[in-house]
Amino acid sequence: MTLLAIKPEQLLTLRKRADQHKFDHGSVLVLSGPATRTGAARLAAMAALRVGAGVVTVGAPQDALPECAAQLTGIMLREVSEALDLSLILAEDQRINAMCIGPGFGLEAANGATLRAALATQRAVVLDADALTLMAQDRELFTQLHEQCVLTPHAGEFRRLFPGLGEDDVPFDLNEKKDATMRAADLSGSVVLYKGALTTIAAPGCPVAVMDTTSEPKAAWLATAGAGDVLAGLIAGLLARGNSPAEAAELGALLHALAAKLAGPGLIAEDLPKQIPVLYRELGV
Ligand SMILES: NC(=O)C1=CN([C@@H]2O[C@H](COP(=O)(O)OP(=O)(O)OC[C@H]3O[C@@H](n4cnc5c(N)ncnc54)[C@H](O)[C@@H]3O)[C@@H](O)[C@H]2O)[C@@H](O)CC1
Ligand SMILES: Nc1ncnc2c1ncn2[C@@H]1O[C@H](COP(=O)(O)OP(=O)(O)O)[C@@H](O)[C@H]1O
Repeated sequence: MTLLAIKPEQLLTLRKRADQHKFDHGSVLVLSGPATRTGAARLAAMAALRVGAGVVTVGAPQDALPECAAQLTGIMLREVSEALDLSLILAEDQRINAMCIGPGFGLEAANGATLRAALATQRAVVLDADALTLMAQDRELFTQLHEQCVLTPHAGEFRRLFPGLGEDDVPFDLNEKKDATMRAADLSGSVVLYKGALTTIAAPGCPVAVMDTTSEPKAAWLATAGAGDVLAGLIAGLLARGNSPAEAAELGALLHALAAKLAGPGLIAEDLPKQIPVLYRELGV
């Protein structure tokens, strides 16, 4: 496994000091989809909490609140049924400094409006899964992206969001993927993390970072439903903790791959957040 150029000092920033309280570690809001589709958001929220965000809240539509309440304990819950609910929460709680939108979110027009409201605040946000598909369907929404956004497409989402840049077929070599990622970052004005066994990360105008897990068979167990939702949550948690979008994406990709390596064969998405404490001990955090 080739690691990204993460400096040891960056890992030390993950420590929590005795003079800090929970809000010093940031507050994440993860938006969920409707009842029966809350799992992806809950996975992301758990990852954000495990990576060390001080407070994590799931915002869910009214019909999904009982399901979320039955599953969440350390994670808080608010109703977000429409764009106005989100705007009110974000206006009232300035401590929310990172969001995660997309996992299991939904593709209705109302979801697009909620996404637009989130982008309008210019706060840090990880955009994954359905948020990427919504932007592929509505190019005006795409134009609302800004430098505090981190986009985390898999190959299918990348192709839809950046037509002409993504891989049409395998083989797609690393240089092509790096070039496509760089161009996607420039086009969107955001950090782009293009997922896969070779994950490439670019910020506008910056060199591309590569997370190569092709020589680590255990990382291939990341090919499981929900692994990407966990990555989105890790990055949101790292944003909340004060990392820049590019740092959060790189650090998130590293912790995600190392957690997969620790969990090993048999890994399912739920296992990944549980590996974070083990990993932090190993890394001396
Ligand atoms: N536990 C859960 O509740 C889970 C919910 N999920 C949610 O399910 C919804 C659909 O997400 P999906 O990603 O399954 O579907 P998508 O709607 O993104 O479609 C996947 C399509 O993209 C193509 N594709 C090409 N390259 C791909 C790649 N590298 N990985 C995956 N697909 C690729 C596939 O052929 C497929 O047709 C999202 O809201 C997502 O967040 C998934 O994240 C899985 C786990
Ligand atoms: N063969 C593989 N080797 C290493 N990592 C992989 C492999 N397949 C998938 N991954 C990683 O697993 C995650 C899958 O995310 P994604 O495709 O969004 O799935 P989901 O939507 O089910 O969460 C990504 O971080 C991706 O880089």
